Amino acid sequence: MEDIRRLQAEFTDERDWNQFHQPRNLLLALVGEVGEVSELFQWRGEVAEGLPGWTEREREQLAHELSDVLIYLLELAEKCHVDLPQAVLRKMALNRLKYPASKVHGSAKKYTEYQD
Ligand SMILES: Nc1ccn([C@H]2C[C@H](O)[C@@H](COP(=O)(O)OP(=O)(O)OP(=O)(O)O)O2)c(=O)n1
Repeated sequence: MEDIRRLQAEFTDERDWNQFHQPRNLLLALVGEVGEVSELFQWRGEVAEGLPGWTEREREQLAHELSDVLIYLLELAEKCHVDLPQAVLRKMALNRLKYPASKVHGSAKKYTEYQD
């Protein structure tokens, strides 16, 4: 994650693009790229793991769009002064507490639907 963040910082510095990369713009760019990922899935119905039937070109396009999402996400976090690698670990620990395996095994219900 840190390597990707650093490479994108170099990319924007080299082009004097930090002037355009404020948090709101990065968020809009991120959402736009999520839209491009969605476009690849739209009208296909359910898609199984591994994307059976997808061409190599479609798979490569998906890899590109997912990469764009990650690049903008990491830069957005940086410009918001969020240490994303650390934050993700903290959040995953919280998720484990919120969804104990013994309690939720095999169920996709949201935590608010579980009564003690
Ligand atoms: N102002 C910009 C423009 C681009 N990029 C970088 C980050 C993304 O990884 C990628 C996005 O490029 P495009 O906006 O050209 O989007 P796509 O690559 O998805 O092209 P297209 O929209 O034609 O599919 O380039 C960036 O950091 N800042």
